[in-house]
Amino acid sequence: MAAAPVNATVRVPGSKSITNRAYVLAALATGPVLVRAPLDSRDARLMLGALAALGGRAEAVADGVLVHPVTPGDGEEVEVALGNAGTVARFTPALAALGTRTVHFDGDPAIRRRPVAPLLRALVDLGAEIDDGGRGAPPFAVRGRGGLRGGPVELDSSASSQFLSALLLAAPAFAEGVTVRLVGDAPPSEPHIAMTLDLLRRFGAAPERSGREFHVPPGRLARAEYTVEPDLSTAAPFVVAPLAVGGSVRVAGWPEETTQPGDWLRSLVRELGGEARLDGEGLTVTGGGTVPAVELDLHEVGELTPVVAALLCFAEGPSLISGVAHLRGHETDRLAALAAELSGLGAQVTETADGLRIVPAPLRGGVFHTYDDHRLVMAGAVLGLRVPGVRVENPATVGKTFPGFVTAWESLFSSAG
Ligand SMILES: O=C(O)C1=C[C@@H](OP(=O)(O)O)[C@@H](O)[C@H](O)C1
Ligand SMILES: C=C(OP(=O)(O)O)C(=O)O
Repeated sequence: MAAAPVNATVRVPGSKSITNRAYVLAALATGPVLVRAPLDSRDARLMLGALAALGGRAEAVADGVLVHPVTPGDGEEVEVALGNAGTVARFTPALAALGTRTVHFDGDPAIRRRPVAPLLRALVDLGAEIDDGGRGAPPFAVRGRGGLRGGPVELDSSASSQFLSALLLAAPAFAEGVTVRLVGDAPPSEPHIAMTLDLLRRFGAAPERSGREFHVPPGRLARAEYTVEPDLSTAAPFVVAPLAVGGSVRVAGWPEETTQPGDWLRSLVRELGGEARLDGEGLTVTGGGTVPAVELDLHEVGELTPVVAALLCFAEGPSLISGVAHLRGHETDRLAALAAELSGLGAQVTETADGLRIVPAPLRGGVFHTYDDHRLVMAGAVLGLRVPGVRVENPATVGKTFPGFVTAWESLFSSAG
């Protein structure tokens, strides 16, 4: 792809994190919920598949998906396919404990390597019966006993914020609700925790937070309909494109207010010398094609790291990304993968204890391997903005969150805006 300036308007699909939270809360609600403009992707379908196994039902309707509550089973054994979806692997075991089925969880080889043990331990402390063969990882089985006591529990959520979100999302259905006291290092991805609290409130729950302690009382959830925002993390490669090659990109439908971590991109654009204007049309980013060197702590917005790391290969000097040791437990070991792939095409990228040091150097074309990781596809695409001959391996793996990514990306180079 050429290093010509871009000029385009793009639409990105619904937020994975909001869609899968809305599906879980809808499945726990007292009546059907219409989830409007949801993401339709591998992770979202896996969530609907999990809810179906748990006795729920979802119908495609004109402007979204109508989700019916999960129902108790009659002691049968079912399987939940996790794929490599962290949200499904972390959010659905608590739901299984509420039912009366024995639910077997397993997925892609990669999900067996992702952390889940602290969550399973907390669920057992709250009254769940779980058989993980001592592995602390999938495959594991949850033997539903028709409900969960809940109550106080300690949780180390430092490897993934999703452990905490999982307990909070299901807590209204626990007999005593939940009081989670965090132990260990701070969880990453604070905006995703705020998103969990926000969605709980919108479905009628009354979560409270005091520092490292979270309380969700038991209660009924209900909501007629909920509209999902566009996914601002999926938007990341489009947002950074004008910084890399100049020009202007508008992301349609960017919300005025949001808990999504991708909203941080607006401040990144400004820090890197670009302009970011938010109005009723969306977010319009304008850049000049130069990228200053920066030091960034991405602990709160870790899922943006692959795209940001690729962008920083074009910087005018060495950059440092810190705060993201937990990315070693994402879809793949993202720190190792980014160091290997960005270095493989000429940059000098090395792992630090909690991030990446990126020393720009002349880049060349070649294969950018993607390790079955959607965000590595997006990182490879960003590199290809300025480097002729970058061939992104298995781009279809981006279907985890954005099946139409390649077409949307190509529109950057053909659209008149
Ligand atoms: O709750 C969520 O929807 C997510 C939380 C984050 O997970 P970690 O805290 O494990 O990084 C994020 O990276 C992931 O893409 C989605
Ligand atoms: C970490 C991610 O996904 P998951 O929901 O599988 O944890 C991600 O999308 O960057």
